[in-house]
Amino acid sequence: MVELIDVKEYAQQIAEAIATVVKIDIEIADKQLVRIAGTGRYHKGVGQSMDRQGYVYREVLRTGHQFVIETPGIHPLCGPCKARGNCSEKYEVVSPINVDGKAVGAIGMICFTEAQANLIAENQHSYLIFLTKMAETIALKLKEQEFLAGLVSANHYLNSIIDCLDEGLITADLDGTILHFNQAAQRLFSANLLNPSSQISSLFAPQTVAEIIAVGKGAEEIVEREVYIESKKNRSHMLLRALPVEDEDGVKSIAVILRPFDEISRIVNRLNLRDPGYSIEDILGESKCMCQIRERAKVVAAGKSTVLIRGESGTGKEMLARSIHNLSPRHQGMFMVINCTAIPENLLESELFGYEDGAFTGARRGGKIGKIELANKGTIFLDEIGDMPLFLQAKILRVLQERKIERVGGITTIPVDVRVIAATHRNLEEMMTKGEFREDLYYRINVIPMHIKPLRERKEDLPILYQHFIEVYNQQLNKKVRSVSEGFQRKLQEYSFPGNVRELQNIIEYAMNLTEDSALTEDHLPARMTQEKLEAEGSELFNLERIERETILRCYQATGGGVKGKEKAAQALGIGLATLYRKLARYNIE
Ligand SMILES: Nc1ncnc2c1ncn2[C@@H]1O[C@H](COP(=O)(O)OP(=O)(O)OP(=O)(O)O)[C@@H](O)[C@H]1O
Repeated sequence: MVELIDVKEYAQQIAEAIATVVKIDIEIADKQLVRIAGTGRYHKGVGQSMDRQGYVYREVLRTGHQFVIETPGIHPLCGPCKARGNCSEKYEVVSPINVDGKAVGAIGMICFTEAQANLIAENQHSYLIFLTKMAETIALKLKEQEFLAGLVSANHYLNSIIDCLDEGLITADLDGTILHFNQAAQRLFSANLLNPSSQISSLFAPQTVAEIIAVGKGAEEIVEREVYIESKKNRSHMLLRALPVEDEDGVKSIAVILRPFDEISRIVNRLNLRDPGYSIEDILGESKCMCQIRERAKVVAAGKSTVLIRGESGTGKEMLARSIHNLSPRHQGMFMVINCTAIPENLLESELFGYEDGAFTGARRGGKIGKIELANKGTIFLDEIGDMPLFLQAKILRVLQERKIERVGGITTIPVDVRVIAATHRNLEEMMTKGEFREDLYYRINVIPMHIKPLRERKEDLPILYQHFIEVYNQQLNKKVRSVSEGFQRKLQEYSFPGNVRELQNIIEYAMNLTEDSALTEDHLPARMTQEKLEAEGSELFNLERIERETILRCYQATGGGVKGKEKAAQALGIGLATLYRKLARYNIE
């Protein structure tokens, strides 16, 4: 709140102006009865308290109304005054200085001669109006001061907010002269480059500057442009955005926003909805294999070496890779999944390595950052690495060996700090012998091998897994399943789970959708699980016969036929000659 004392110079000027014109002394006091301004014999007392003599002022401040005192020193108001009966003042007119209906001070005309007193008395009305107007002028000044103080404080507040931002913010006029910048921007550049009258051309490369200036002239805003900012201390990798700033008369300046590249990667990672934030403890299973995997994951997470996870589809390879990343010191960085099968071969290279402006027809303006670069300081998960084309295998090998990448169409190498976790269900050793997988890459990625067994080879994990999925779907489907029947358990134990844990999860989801009570039974299982057994039984029976027929046929052909050949065959097969004849007849072998 602005006080009268804050405009004391102005109040003194007003007092002197009035006194010069009307030839009567003026005295102005604030609401604490401190003399703020004064002329003539009161000039000396400016700044002093009027507490012991300003009884008329006190009254005006109390009531908020004008007061005219024709008999100073005698009037009842002057009762407590030390000059009572002996007052040198002859006549006094005092007006309140009202701001928003409240008296914040008072201004008075004080006559010390009879002539002055008579003059005011005769023209009292005019003098009162004049004094009121002067009081209003001072009140207006106070309001203006208050408004300015509000602006200054709002400006200060906005600046503090802008300074809180991690993003560097620079504004420039349409010619590129810098108008304003925040502390984050200040930290990025050397002080001699960034100051209130410098040019943006001293901060960025000529092409970037031209594009920024164009934004002010109606060109499209720059959404994301990578820039490197060199200062004496370091080199910062930033993403630049430039947009026009409009006021009511149109675009008057340009705002340039600079965000740390690493920070963006981290945010993308945090917001990546696909990231379920797995921890090692989420990998369920009591089998020896799963216990060992959890223990091993905890140890390998701390390092930087490449991990190769083998296992059939749906065994939890990606889950394991995410858990290793989340447990590792690089968990703040990105976990970037690249499914080498899912991305078309011709796009895989640019997806992985990014490309420069104009690298190929249809390439996006400004180029594109590749996934490996985005995963800087994080982990890259190369899923189905066995499906990676040979020419890219060579490039990935270079990343692993040199920790550098080159964008498509680029000429410079960019250092990257990524940990690679690869996964495959394919037989890489066999692929190597056929020349489909590079031997050198194989040894580079197979530094820490981890193998997740198929679910059919660790059936002891079934109960904990299905209990877990029942809980998940109780929540998701709002069910209250508490138990599973013996038949249900038996069928799960008998089933071979070609789709592994993913398939188990689907089976439980299916059953949970079917059930209406608190237990799951074999009736809730998908048909394929009951059929599989029958088919398996049928084919087993058939297989035995088929195998027997084929074995006898091969042996019979090998021994040359005829009586002698049949004797040799019976001997080799470990059966009697008669039995052989019977079987030859049964299997219709001539
Ligand atoms: N041990 C486990 N504990 C809990 N859930 C698991 C486990 N293993 C796998 N899952 C679940 O099974 C599903 C498949 O897992 P994930 O995608 O990691 O398998 P994958 O081996 O990478 O499969 P693909 O090779 O087909 O990509 C996921 O929903 C995962 O949560």
